[in-house]
Amino acid sequence: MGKAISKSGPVRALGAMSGTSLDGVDVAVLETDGQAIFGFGEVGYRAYSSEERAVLRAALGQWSGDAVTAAARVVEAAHVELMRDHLDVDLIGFHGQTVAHAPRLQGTLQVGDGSVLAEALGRPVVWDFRSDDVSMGGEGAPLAPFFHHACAQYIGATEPLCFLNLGGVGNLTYVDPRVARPEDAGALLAFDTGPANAPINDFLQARLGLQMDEGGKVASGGTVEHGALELFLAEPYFSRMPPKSLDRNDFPEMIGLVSELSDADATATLTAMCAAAVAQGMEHCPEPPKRLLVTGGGRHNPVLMEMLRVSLDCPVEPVEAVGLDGDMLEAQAFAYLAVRVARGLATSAPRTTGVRACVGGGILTVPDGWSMRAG
Ligand SMILES: Nc1ncnc2c1ncn2[C@@H]1O[C@H](COP(=O)(O)OP(=O)(O)OP(=O)(O)O)[C@@H](O)[C@H]1O
Ligand SMILES: CC(=O)N[C@H]1[C@@H]2OC[C@@H](O2)[C@@H](O)[C@@H]1O[C@H](C)C(=O)O
Repeated sequence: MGKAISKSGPVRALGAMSGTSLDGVDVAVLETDGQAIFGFGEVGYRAYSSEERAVLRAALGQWSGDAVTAAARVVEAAHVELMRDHLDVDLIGFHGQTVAHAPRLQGTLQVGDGSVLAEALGRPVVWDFRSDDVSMGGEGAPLAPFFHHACAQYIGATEPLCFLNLGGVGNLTYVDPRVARPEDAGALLAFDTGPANAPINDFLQARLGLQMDEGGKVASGGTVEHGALELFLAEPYFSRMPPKSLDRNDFPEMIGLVSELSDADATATLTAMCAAAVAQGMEHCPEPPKRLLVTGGGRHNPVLMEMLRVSLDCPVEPVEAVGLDGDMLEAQAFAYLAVRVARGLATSAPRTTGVRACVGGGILTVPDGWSMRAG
């Protein structure tokens, strides 16, 4: 008899995220029934080599063709290599790598074929999480908010709070934990705040050959150029009502705004742009949140964290303050969402992506010998 995916009770899912900063693949195990979090399991990371990263970068902004195919093969191979060591699970949630995102125009594209993973790893795989949401009028992003709601319940929050992810792009989730289910009115509001680490990385790569502003060292020696900051904040995106989402390279003129500045001043200004976009976004919260919990690589940048603290009225802390793992929250989110998709539960709602009605987005590919257990 083949193996079966159960339809109720907690299962172990392995989530995987390859984020917009193109640094590598994160995987994390989560125990969940698709609603509550029952526990967190092992985590893993595999960096992309510089050759692999160049292949991914070459595909950015493209919807088809050889560059996209080559990127997909890199993504699949990296995931299979990493996931082979983490297979004590019932199900896999595979986000893939976003190479293009224009939900109102061509759609959204995450490369990497989940059926390749299902075949190679012998586990059911949920993938292509964003397309259904886009076809139902949504932004296709952000998708972590339903998981943020579960995290708020898990940590016992009783008042509204925000989660802020500072990856290549920034995204904010307002959670009211007093509303029991994430799909119910008032539970969530979510959107991308603006560019976060991607422009800092891209600028420092071009100017100094650095991959990032480690510890905020470059920015800490600089002064923010307020004229450039104001020009940036005049972008119509910031006054648009949420939900709304961004592609990694949606603000190409940002680097131009700082190109005449010194390395330190330019980095400080790009860092301030990220923080100011968050502060502007926070004004959309339906109620002032009690705290802002920061996840993603940007929480390791003390200059960015301090800029957020001075511009916001609530405490700003890394998610570690409540016992969560800020390097793995997105991978855990896709483990959580995979279980929801496999069980027919929604993964986005009108107030998280702008989708017309709650939708559970994703493809479930079941390898040979597996089936769904009824009930
Ligand atoms: N010690 C550090 N100091 C400063 N910045 C850091 C540090 N560690 C990570 N970062 C920044 O965080 C980035 C990685 O963040 P993260 O892994 O959350 O991004 P991602 O998941 O790829 O992006 P996204 O969430 O947009 O998909 C790095 O590229 C770097 O810019
Ligand atoms: C299209 C896409 O891949 N968007 C990512 C990106 O990275 C951060 C931000 O922009 C967020 O909207 C999203 O990722 C997270 C995991 C999300 O969907 O919640």
